[in-house]
Amino acid sequence: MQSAVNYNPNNIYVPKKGLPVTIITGFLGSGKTTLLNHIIKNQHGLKTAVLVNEFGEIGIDNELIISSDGNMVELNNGCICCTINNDLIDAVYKVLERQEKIDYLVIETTGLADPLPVALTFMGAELRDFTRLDSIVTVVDTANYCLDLFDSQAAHNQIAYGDVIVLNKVDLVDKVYLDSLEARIREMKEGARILRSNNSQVPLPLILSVGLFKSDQYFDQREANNHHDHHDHHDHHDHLENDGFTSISFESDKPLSVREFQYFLDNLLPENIFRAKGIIWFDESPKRHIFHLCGKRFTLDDDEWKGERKSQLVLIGQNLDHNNLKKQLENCICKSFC
Ligand SMILES: Nc1nc2c(ncn2[C@@H]2O[C@H](COP(=O)(O)OP(=O)(O)OP(=O)(O)O)[C@@H](O)[C@H]2O)c(=O)[nH]1
Repeated sequence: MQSAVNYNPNNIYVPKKGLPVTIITGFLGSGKTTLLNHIIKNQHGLKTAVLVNEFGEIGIDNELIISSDGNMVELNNGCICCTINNDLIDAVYKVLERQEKIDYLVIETTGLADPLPVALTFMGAELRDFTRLDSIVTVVDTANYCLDLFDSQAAHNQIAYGDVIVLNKVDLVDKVYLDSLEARIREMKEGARILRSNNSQVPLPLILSVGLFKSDQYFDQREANNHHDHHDHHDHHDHLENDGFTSISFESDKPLSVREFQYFLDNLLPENIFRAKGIIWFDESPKRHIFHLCGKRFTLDDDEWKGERKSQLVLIGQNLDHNNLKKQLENCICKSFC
């Protein structure tokens, strides 16, 4: 396997130091899970382990990530945005300890996480001898690029620390806008490899095993972070949660009514919900429906049920009225099942 080996002068292939790791970051709904699925489908001949961190109590990504032989999905619902979070270290150890050899590790952070502490975790004493951070890939939703709006260090860092920046959803924007966005991003992150994509379909050799992560640029940051940790445990300093982002999880083993749900979307959904995703069982349909909302746009796709039918929905936004929204979603449950 080419990617994880070094060529030495004695003509012997020796493993490079550690498991190669790529971090996928990017704002809510930008196309990270779509990219992860693209990787899982197309990393032929490699055993790729996947760690996913989600914002929200119920893990919808669990349902959305394809899982095929040789790939492993480890869900970690804790917060990996903090350096001191041991869940990430434990999850990586679990991957390293697997009997079956894993060739590559891909980590998807939440859309609200600052990727820097995640990257720094791989340079800490626990992991640096066993892993090798290959690249940070940032997915940008070009149709909903609103960094100015969020005015957040975490959203800024997602771009600033991206070794590869994927301008995704090019089908939804015109070329002139795309060119201006690319110029802006280039200013924020000089020298980044910038790719454009539809449905995160980027050539994998341009994002994986690229060796673009340069650890020496981060040593100062690590020092700063270590210093910070000693003084202030569990301060999610640049965390977007601080900007009022919260999530609401809704789950039911009963079907929803299409009409009620449509009414909820058309009339009740507040402007400050930025992202929603879910698996929905509608009384009127034998299909499993996958719901996504990113910014103002929503999609509802058909799929087949494999396990038990159920409805699961996560709403993410700023300053949400949790009780009211939960009540409104309860009202969408098909009346004959109540
Ligand atoms: N039109 C269009 N939709 C896309 C594209 N890429 C992804 N999507 C859709 O955007 C929605 C969100 O995609 P995800 O891959 O779930 O985004 P994410 O970044 O993982 O989302 P979070 O984990 O919630 O932050 C889904 O409905 C995707 O099908 C694209 O290039 N064009």
